[in-house]
Formats: sequence, structure tokens, C-alpha cells
Amino acid sequence: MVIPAEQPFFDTAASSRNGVELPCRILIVDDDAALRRTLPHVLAQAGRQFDECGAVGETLDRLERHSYDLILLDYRLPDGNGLAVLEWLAQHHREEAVIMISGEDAIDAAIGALRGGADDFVRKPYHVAQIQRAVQNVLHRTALERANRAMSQRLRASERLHRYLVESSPDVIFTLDVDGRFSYLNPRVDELLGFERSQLLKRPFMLLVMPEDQDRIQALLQACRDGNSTGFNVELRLRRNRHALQDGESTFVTVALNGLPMNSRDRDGERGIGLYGVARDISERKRAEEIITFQAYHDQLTRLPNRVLFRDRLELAVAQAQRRSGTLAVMFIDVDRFKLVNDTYGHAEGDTLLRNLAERLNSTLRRGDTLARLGGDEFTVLLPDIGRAEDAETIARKILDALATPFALSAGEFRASVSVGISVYPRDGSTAEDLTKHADVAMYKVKRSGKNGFRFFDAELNAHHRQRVSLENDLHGALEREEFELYFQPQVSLAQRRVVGMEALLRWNHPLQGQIGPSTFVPVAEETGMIGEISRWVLHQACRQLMKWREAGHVDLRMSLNLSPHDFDHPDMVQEVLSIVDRYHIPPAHLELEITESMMMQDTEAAAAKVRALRAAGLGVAIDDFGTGYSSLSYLQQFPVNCLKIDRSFVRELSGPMINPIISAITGIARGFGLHLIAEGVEQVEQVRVLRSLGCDTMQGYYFAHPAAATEAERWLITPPCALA
Ligand SMILES: Nc1nc2c(ncn2[C@@H]2O[C@H](COP(=O)(O)O[C@H]3[C@@H](O)[C@H](n4cnc5c(=O)[nH]c(N)nc54)O[C@@H]3COP(=O)(O)O)[C@@H](O)[C@H]2O)c(=O)[nH]1
Repeated sequence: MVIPAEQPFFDTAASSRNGVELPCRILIVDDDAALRRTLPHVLAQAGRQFDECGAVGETLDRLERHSYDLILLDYRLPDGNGLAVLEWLAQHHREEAVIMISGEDAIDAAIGALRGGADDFVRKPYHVAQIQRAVQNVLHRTALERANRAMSQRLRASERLHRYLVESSPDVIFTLDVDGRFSYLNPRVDELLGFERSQLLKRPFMLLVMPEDQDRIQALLQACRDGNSTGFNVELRLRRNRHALQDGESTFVTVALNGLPMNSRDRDGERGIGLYGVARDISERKRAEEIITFQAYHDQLTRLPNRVLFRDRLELAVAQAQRRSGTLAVMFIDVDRFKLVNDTYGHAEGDTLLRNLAERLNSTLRRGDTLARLGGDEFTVLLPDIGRAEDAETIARKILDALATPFALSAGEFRASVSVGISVYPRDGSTAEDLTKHADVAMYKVKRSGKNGFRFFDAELNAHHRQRVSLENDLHGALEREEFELYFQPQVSLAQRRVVGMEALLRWNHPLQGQIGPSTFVPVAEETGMIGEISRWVLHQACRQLMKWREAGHVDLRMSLNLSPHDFDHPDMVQEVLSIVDRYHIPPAHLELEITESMMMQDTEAAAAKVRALRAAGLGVAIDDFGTGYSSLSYLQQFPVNCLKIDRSFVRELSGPMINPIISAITGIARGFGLHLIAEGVEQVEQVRVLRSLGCDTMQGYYFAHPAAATEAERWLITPPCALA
């Protein structure tokens, strides 16, 4: 730190340094050598040192080199008079005290000497005591003067130091008079607020305080004035000079103000004379705090409130609704098929979609509603003040409508949809936790029943949800505990009157609930990501079983098995299937994979590529439940399948007098495309007859056999089901 000062703060010429007394040096200037010898004896005292000179020239020579505390100066000297020495001392700003000693009678000599700067005048001849007293007095007086000078210097230095500290302080330092007007301000105020000191002096401090903080600060100042406060430390916003503001700059500065009342004490006691204040700029710290707080309570990607803030607001809204017996709604929103965007187009596109989606959703809400992102593709909405539960329905519809326009991603347009679950306070829960959980349960139900919609929570839903959660828990580890089993259902050829294929159907032998069908647990396995492992197990088991039957001589037998659409998301799916087929020495044409129409719909190109690769490797691919979805002929061109399975819903109708035109169309399509056709769900002889008349030869259904374990299924290979007899 460089302190601007023309003199050092502290006196370097003090008579004592560090408490050690310096010697007192006395110069005797006289042409009388005897006197020069005698005087030191006469004036001797501890600490005094004496030098002597006999002429003016010699004296000035010595003074050039040494300094003294006192000079005993004879008036008349061989080469001039003592006044010359006095003159020299004055010219050189010397501090030596001088006692002029002279034999002159004339008063003029004394006056001349004293005017010339001598401190005392002693006339010769003098008495010893006289010179001793004069020396003592002068030395005492000069010591006092010197001490006084040193003290003044120290005071000035100290004053300079303090002024420097205050004026160069990074904080605004000020004092207010009893009326709250500025009586002092350091220059920092100019830099910080853009006001010159002169603009503010004698003006009220409150002019600088932003309106929002005025009442609070006024009360604090008043308490100091009334003697009811020993000081305060507060945060407040100080107004900046608007004329000094650059574009976009904040109109205020946040400061931490430390205020201390100033008192003065006199005969009548103590009285307040104003306030001393130090205002520190904490804008940066506040900004940093705001950023940290924002990050703690907001989602980084969408800048929406996060789970913590949502919960906070919901708890508050519930408390308020309780007080005023109001109604509020919570929505749980999950983006349908979001994983597909991430997996197909990458995470950057996924992020863009989420950001745009957040904007769209927000645009459907009112001020006061809260849209939050819980993470991933999950959003929640708080509608803190709805008149009736049905109002939430209106908002849900607005949300679904808002998504009707596709989103523009760099890969192209994406039509996003969401599943929305709604819970309403107080009907569906009285705590933030229950309301959120129940909205989630309702959302889950929407997902399960086709997505892209909304639904309200109801208690029955909750029971289902609980069951589902317990199922999910039990499903974990079911593979390791060997709770799965494959059943087989024969596919028969009427022309050949024998079993030509077997469909592998998964069963879960639950330790408490008994056997559970795949319709119950496969969707859970799909949602939790366990399906991949389960499908791998099914593939191994089905191929192992086929290998055994082939080894037993049933070399023409085909095995068909069901894959989940999720299996097609796996990039190595084709290689994995081929390696398993290879491992069990199965000719690829003897394994048929059943895929659903919905899978073809989801990610047409990626899935089609996999189907093409499987077909190219010689495997069979069948479309299961054909006719129930949105299959179009263009899909059949894209997905080079070799087999269509007529869904049992069409087969069921064959027992009536009319033939559903769809079933005729399906048989026509199969013929036209040269595809193998299997009718599933055949339960009655009448259905067999009609199917046969339509040209369908291969059938599967309870009419022939229910799915059964491998040992029983093996018997049909030897003795075909009796319905064929
Ligand atoms: N991803 C996997 N999905 C699988 C697997 N195993 C089966 N599934 C799929 O689960 C759904 C239900 O299957 P399941 O309960 O096994 O029912 C099958 C048959 O039992 C039933 N069926 C057969 N014949 C008849 C009949 O005459 N009437 C009647 N009401 N039902 C009958 O149909 C189901 C076979 O259907 P499909 O697969 O369409 O041929 C079902 O969708 C299975 O696909 C698996 O390992 N992985």
C-alpha cells in the first residue's frame, strides 16, 4: 500500500528513541581558551557532551558536520561576531538552541542576538550559577519545544493516516447529522452510486434508500436518534444516480450497512449528534447467492422450478387451501416416447425437445400456477387455486392441444404427446406427498391405456398401483430365483394333420400368487427395463427346447416366440439372436420371431432395418395380432415379414353367420404377398371350417390344445392333439 504523504507519519528526530535518552550535545564557541576548558566542568552533568571552537569559521565548519542541542556562543570572535553564526543557523533551518555570551554593555548587542535567533543572552562576566541556570533553562525549554513539535507531527501524521484510510476505503463511509443528513461522505460514494459528494452533503440519507427498504431503515435510524439502539447491521438497496447509469445497469446497489449512533458528552451529559455509517457493496455476493439459490431450486435445462421448489410451493398451497377451504390440483406429466427421441436422435435433441416442451406447457398456464421439471421427461403442475376439479380438466385439455403442433428438431419434426395424471385437494389427498403420488398413479394409468391423454386419480386406481408396485418388486430377481417357465402351444397344419410349430409362451410361477400370465408382468418388465434380460432367457430356453426336440427326431418343427418392442431398441439385438440360434444349432428358418404392429409403428426405420437383417439371416418373422393395429400395406413392404397371425378377435367372430370382411382381406393380403398365415385363438370347430374355406391351413388355439409345459407339449409331437384326428 502506498500512502500519499509529503512527510513521514512519525517523527524521526525525537530526543529519545525506543525509550533510550540521547546525549545532550553542547558546543562552546569562545576565543578564550581558558574559558573553553573551564565551562565543561562548570556545566558538567550526566549525558552532556561538550565540543569547542574558537572562531566563526571553525564553528560553521563543525556545524556543517555535526548538530548540537545547545551552542554557547561568544559575541566577539577573532574572525567575526556570533551574529554570523546565528545567521548561518537561520539560513540552514537548524534547530540548535543558542545562548549568546557577550562582554558588550550595549543593550543593542542583546537585542540583536535575540532577534538573530538566540534563545538567551548572558553578559560577561557572569556568575557560574548564572550560566548554569541559563543553560538549564534553555535546554529544558528546547526539550519541551521539541517534544511538542514531535507530538504535533505525530498528530498530523495520524490525522493524515486516518483520512487516507477513510478516503481510500472500498466501503462508503459517512456520517449523518441529527436530522439524518449527510455531514461527511468519503469519495467511494461517487464510484459506487455515481453521485458526487457535493451533491449529497447536507441532503437526507433516505434519498438514497430504495422505496422498498425505506420504512425499515427509517425505523432503525429513528431508534438510534431516540437512544434506543446501539447500532444496526442491515442489508438494503441504495439508489444509483440514474444519470450515471449505463444501458442495462442495475438501478440500485445492495449494501450491508453498519450504522452506529454518534454521541457527544458535555457537562449536561451525553447527547446524540448523528450517525456513523459504513456501507459495503455486496451486490456481487448477492448475485452469487441468487445464482446458487436459483440452481438449488431450479432445473438447469429448462430453468423451471425443480422437485424441491415444487414441493415447497405445493406444501404452501395446501396450507393456504386448508385455511380458506379451497381446492387445488396437481398434475403429473410424462412425455410419451421420450426415450425414443433420446435414443434415436441423441441427447442434445432430447434436451431441445424438453426445453421447447417446457415453454409450450408454460404457455398454457396462468400466473401463479407452477410448472416444474422433476427430472428426465417428468413434469408437474400446481394449480393452486381452482374453483372445481373440472377446471383442472380444462387445463389438461389445453396442455394436450398445445402439443398438437409438432416440434421442430434438427432431425425433422417430432409430434410429442404427454400422459397427464391429475389429483385434486382435498378429494385425493391432504398432503403434498399424497397429491403428487396420486397424480403420478393417475398418469401411470394413462400410460398403460394408450398414452396421450389425461385422467383423474381415483381410489381404485391406487389399489392397482399398489399391486403393480409389489409386482415390480417381486419381478426383481425372479430370473435368478428361476421362477420363469416356458409353456408351449402347438400350431397345427390341417392338411398335414400334425403339429408343425410351437409357440413359446412365458409363465411366471410366483411363489405366493401362483402362475402369472405375461399380460400382467411383461408390461412391468418393459417399463422397468427388465424385459431385455427376460427376452434373452426366453430365447435361450426356446432354442434349447427346440434343439432337444430336434435331437428327438422332430427336425421339421418350427419354434415361434414373442419379442417385446423394447428388444428392438437394443443395438446388438440381431447379433444376439443369431448367436443364440447358432449356439443351439437351430437352422434359422426354424425360428420365428413374433413382432407386434405397435412395434412397427414406433420407430419404423430402425426396427425395419433389424427385421430385414433377421430375414436376411434366414429367420422367420411373423406379425402377431395382425389387423388389430394400424398395419398398412406400406409397412408390409418395409418390414419383409414371412408370416401373418390372424388375431383371435377376428377368429372369434367366425362362429357367427357373417364373415368379417377384415379376415377375408387378411387372407387376401397373405396370398398376395406370399406370406404364411396362422390363425390364432381357434376355439371351435366352426371357426376351423371357415378358416379352412378361406385358405388358412395353420391354426393355433384351445380347440387343439391349451399352452402347456414342455413335457406335455412333447406328447403332441408324437400323438397330435385329438382335434386333428
Ligand atoms: N414379450 C413377450 N411376450 C409374451 C411372451 N409370452 C407371451 N407373451 C405375450 O403375452 C400375451 C399373453 O400371452 P398368454 O397369456 O401366454 O396368452 C397366449 C395364449 O395363452 C392365448 N391363447 C392361445 N389360444 C387361445 C385361445 O384359443 N383362446 C384364447 N382366449 N386365448 C388363447 O393367446 C396368447 C398368445 O397370443 P399371441 O402371442 O398373440 O399368439 C400375448 O400377447 C403374448 O404374445 C414372451 O415370452 N415375451
